[in-house]
Amino acid sequence: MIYKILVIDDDVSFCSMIKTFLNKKGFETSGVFSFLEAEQLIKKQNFDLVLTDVRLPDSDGVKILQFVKDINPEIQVILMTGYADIKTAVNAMKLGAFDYVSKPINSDEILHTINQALINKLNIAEEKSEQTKVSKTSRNKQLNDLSVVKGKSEVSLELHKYIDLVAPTNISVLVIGDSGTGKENIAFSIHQQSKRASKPYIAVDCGAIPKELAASEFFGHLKGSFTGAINDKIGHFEAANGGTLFLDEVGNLSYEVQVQLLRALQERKIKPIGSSKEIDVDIRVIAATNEDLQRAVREGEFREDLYHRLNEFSIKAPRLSERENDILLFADFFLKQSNADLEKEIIDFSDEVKSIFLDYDWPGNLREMRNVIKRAVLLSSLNYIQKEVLPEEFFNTSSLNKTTNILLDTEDEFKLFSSKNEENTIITALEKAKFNKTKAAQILGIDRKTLYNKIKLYNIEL
Ligand SMILES: Nc1ncnc2c1ncn2[C@@H]1O[C@H](COP(=O)(O)OP(=O)(O)OP(=O)(O)O)[C@@H](O)[C@H]1O
Repeated sequence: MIYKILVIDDDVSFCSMIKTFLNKKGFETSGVFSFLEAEQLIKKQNFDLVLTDVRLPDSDGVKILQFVKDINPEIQVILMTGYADIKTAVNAMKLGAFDYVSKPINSDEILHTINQALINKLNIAEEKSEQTKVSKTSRNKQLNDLSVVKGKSEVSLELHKYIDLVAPTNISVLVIGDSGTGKENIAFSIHQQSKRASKPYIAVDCGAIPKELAASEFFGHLKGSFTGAINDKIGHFEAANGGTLFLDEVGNLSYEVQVQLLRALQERKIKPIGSSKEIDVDIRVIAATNEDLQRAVREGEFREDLYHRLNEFSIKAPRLSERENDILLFADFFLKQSNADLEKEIIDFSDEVKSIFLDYDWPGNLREMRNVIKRAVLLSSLNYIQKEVLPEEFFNTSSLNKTTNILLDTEDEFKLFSSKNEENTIITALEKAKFNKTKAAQILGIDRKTLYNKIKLYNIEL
């Protein structure tokens, strides 16, 4: 679906610049320079969203808002405002504007706000009509399309370049990255941008499947084929037929299941347990891991042939700390998401909190940020998030402590560099992290490069 946006601004070159930018992002746009022109066009055409300057030569953004909402309350309105007009923009939000963005406009911010407004429109449409014409899958697809922050940092641009490149093909993709870096999101984006987008996307958490049930989960079974098989069951392969199968935490599959999976992928056929009939399956596989699969292959824990079958192309999900220029964009996204979830209206983060966010290491990546912000929104009684509602680990002076403390729930604390037994500490952390160096570095609260140097220094064998 192509969304239609009307841009209203009396600055002709600015108006045409915004239009060009939005056209490039896949929106259909019209542009006008006054209230009168806008009035005529809105009466004639259906727009999904109106992006208007607060000050117009013959009127203002609030009038536009009222006019738009009278015609169709579902149309979303975003105001563009200079510093002097923020008060008007805030008032407009009380009257039903979705949001406002400050001039000079930041392209990522405006895109993000537009996407959020369109999600809001979809939600309103769905609430209004039980028989909405948008099917569940295509709605989810649209929602996901809109609810992703792409980011502007170098690593993010590169990430999306790879996604765009590989998505239209049928190549198997292995997404590698630390926990919470957005691997599943990347997998779904690839599916969405592929020719299989209208077909099923089935996500399987390989770590959650017991070995004994794996064959039935992946390939299905017939009623009565084993004790407990009280009904016929369609397996994930059949459910994903024509579409994409996402294998999350693929490193957790047992060796036997790896063999079964490889066979199904090579032969493109499956046989449900208890059935004598083979079923042809056409699926694209995307797998994700936060483990060092190459090491697992070397140590004989993961089959090399399956590894190569899954890893026709690999994509690295960057850590949040590597995406410095995106940190505030993500924070803003999670703030809006939490506002919507918790029915709150927090406007922004205080400058102090923003700078704390920029300095923090984010060992739990996007998932940690989402949780921290949701908690902060819940606890906040003010319009701006203040540092008092952030968890303790944000205020430990050294980044070593920060990272260690946040892992305390699941990991033991390591007092690195404060004692003589540094080498042992590193070895224990590596063992705990199953020799995943990224994870070991996280446990230790140091970066990967430092860990590599220490490994070299102590001649630790891996
Ligand atoms: N580009 C993005 N824009 C907005 N939110 C995102 C983006 N990527 C991930 N998220 C959010 O961050 C959280 C973690 O993402 P996701 O589950 O994809 O990470 P993951 O790497 O698969 O995690 P794990 O390794 O634990 O399985 C989710 O709440 C997800 O919605």
